[in-house]
Amino acid sequence: MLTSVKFDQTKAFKKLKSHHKTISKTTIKDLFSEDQKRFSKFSLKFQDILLDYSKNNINGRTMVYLNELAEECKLGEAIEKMFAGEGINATEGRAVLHTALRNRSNTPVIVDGKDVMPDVNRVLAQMKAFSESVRSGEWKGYTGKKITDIVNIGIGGSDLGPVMVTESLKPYAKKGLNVHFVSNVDGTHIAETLKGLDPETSLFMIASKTFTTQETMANAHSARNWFLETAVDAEFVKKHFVAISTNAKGVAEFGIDTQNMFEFWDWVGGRYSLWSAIGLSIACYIGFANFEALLEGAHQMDLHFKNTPLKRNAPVILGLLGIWYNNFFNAQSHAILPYDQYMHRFAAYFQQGDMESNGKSTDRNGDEVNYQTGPVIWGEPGTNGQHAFYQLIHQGTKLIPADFIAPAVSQNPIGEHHKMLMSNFFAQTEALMNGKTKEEVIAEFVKAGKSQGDIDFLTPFKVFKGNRPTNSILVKKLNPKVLGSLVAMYEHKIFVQGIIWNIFSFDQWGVELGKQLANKIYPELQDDSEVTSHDVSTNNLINTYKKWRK
Ligand SMILES: O=P(O)(O)OC[C@H]1O[C@@H](O)[C@@H](O)[C@@H](O)[C@@H]1O
Repeated sequence: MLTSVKFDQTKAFKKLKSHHKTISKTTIKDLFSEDQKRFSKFSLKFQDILLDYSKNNINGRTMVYLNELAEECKLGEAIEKMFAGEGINATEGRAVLHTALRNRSNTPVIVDGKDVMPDVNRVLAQMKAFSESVRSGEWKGYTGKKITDIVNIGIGGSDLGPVMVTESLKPYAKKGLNVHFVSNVDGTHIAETLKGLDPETSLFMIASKTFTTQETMANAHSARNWFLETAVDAEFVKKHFVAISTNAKGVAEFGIDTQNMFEFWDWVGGRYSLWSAIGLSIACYIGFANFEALLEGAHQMDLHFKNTPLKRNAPVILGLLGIWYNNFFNAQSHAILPYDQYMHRFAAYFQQGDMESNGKSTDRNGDEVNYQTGPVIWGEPGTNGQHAFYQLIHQGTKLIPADFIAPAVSQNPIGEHHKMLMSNFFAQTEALMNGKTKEEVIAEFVKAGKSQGDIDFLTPFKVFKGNRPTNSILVKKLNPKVLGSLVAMYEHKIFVQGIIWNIFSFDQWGVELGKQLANKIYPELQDDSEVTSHDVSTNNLINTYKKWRK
């Protein structure tokens, strides 16, 4: 069991509250001029990752108090409990062991008296053999052709991880083997995906922890119908459908050979499952050795998280900084801004990872919290974001702490592109911190020969207050190992915050209500009779839909 500590009643919380008043009177820019050693104090290198968190509204004292907060909230103890396989996901009665999936040291991890590592290694070996046979062409479709297209059918945690990783690591993909992802129950998703595919050379991976999720089951059945339109014989389903699930019974009922079922376990949360068999599409696409490198990178970050003192611990620092803005500066959201086109789904991935984990308002005692918990996570790759929403980050009324992520080495070193991209990456955090003063604006106008009238009118609009906090995460190159470390770093950041906010980060009861109501409404949509069982708004929406669909 995790120790429950009332976050807002800790001594450190009170210290941070009054410290916030002091630090609010200064700016990040001033903090830099006061302390020449700021970069070395507030940055750290982890292998090929440089985390620079010096452009934040913090000084040495802030970090001391934040660390005291972590200690008072028993973060160290919680980290140990997670790695040790204790049932810290108490509301579901489960351990939280995505770290065991990438435990490359292979040290025993005991759950309910049993070491889980032999099972983890068995499934990894199965994934290796399967991915190698698909990639080599040894695995044949029902007409003897090799597989050219993999379609992963899953949603939420059974979709977003493989989507994000296969996109991020596209340069490592095998030529001639494509991956597709179908998640939405909107028939358009499967229809558009199937349009370009040949049933003889397509392999469907039905990825669902529960194997009951409505969207996934609907898409899986439609895919099977499409396949059988050509293949006819249901026996051939075995050669073109595999399953990734914890539900062997459901898989067999669907007609998938349980030989081709890749197992995982209830101690793997959906949004932490890309390291499990859910990563099968990744292993096929980038090859098993690269998948292992991804696991290795995550494992290295796990070891760092587990063994490094809190004040030099990257996920802990990121988590604490997030709390600093969320609970003391009242920031409502956090932006993740990768300057790497391949990482275009990274923010979307952590939208689920973070918001499904920490979007909670009941603390671990069952009491309603009276402080803010998880922020809204959002973001798009730079430089596209710059031409869209950065205006608001620079000059809007909301404080938006942001992580800027970029690789030093481009996978596509064409002409001057990467230097241009990187100049934007560096410029943005500098601009967000420094802003532009009235004096600077006027000086620029004068130099450009503007009239006094124009200067008087335009100056207020051109001033940037600055003092916008950012983290810069510079990586050497976005390879599988580095990506593994990055993802694990963010996962652990979420853990840190959940512990300190005293909430349960590994359940997701909030997604249930909508599912339940949809299941109630679905039968009501079967005929054209008028619906009266809901509130007037819902009744009218349903009845108009019924009228219009005719
Ligand atoms: O993998 P399955 O069981 O299909 O679940 C898919 C997704 O369902 C949602 O409702 C959430 O609970 C997610 O965390 C989960 O990843």
